[in-house]
Amino acid sequence: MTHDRLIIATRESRLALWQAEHVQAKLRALYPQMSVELLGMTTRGDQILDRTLSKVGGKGLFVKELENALMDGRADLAVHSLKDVPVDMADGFRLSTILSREDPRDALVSNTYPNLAAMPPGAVVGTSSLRRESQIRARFPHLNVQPLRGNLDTRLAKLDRGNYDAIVLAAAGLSRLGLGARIRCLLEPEDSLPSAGQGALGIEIRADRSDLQALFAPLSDTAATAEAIAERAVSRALGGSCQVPLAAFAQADLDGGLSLRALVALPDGSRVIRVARAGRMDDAEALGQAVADELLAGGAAEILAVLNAPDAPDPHAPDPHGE
Ligand SMILES: NCc1[nH]cc(CCC(=O)O)c1CC(=O)O
Repeated sequence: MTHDRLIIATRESRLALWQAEHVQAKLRALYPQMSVELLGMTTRGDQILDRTLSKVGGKGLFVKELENALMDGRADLAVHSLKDVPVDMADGFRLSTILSREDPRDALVSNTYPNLAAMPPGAVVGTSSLRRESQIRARFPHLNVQPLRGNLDTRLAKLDRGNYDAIVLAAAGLSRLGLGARIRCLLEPEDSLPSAGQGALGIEIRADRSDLQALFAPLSDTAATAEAIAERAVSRALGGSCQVPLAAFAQADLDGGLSLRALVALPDGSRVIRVARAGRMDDAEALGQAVADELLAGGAAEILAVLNAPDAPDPHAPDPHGE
């Protein structure tokens, strides 16, 4: 099949537009004859910013409208921050391509403190990610972790207004928006193990568009793909709920090896179950599954049972934006 024209469906936040434009530029460079355009859309997730998104549909809310555009042919592909893509894709869709990964670490932004260790008892750290919250509480129990919502610019504005002493964000999002200078320090994986897919971009297509799969193949990054497969296998095996503090971080090496670290925690940081294992890039899914099994056997099953119980306390309305 030949392609004269490709349409990229995208949300209209600054981060989403940057990501779509990044893929647009790569496709234009690969296929100079082709017209590659963006179709900007507002999703339900963008509209409902003041309510508990996990209750009205979770991460899927941000992709539904884009998927409708793919389904009825208004667009050919959608570009996502991989960590926002649900581990189980909606029927009829698939991730075709995972692009090279930027810095996967979390970053501390503060107008006062150079790092978390320098913050005094009671200092306020903003994050709405249960994954970040539980790890900060475990390592720095004297800090006061408070919810923080909104897109990147909104969150930085709240910090600058003095509502927080520091906030934690993904380094990749900040650098994509030209805000890398605001990073005071990067959090090492020992202090804040990243979320599955953090820092990577994924292209979503309709499952029947194998023509596009082939067309995008040159954009695919082998290491990032293996890492994402392993990390997402952990999330999938553990239920992928955004009510559960869960981190999964894989690193491929040049010899085809793949190391994977993952953790499941209680939101208050009083329990953190950690597993690390090494495997092979070409067996990434199995490595993720093995790590998930080891987590479950090591105490994660109890944590999941507590957090997924029907009467579990809602920690503070976790925000898919928070990841
Ligand atoms: N839902 C928010 C979101 N989705 C992707 C990123 C950052 C970029 C990335 O991790 O790829 C962020 C912001 C954040 O977590 O601070």
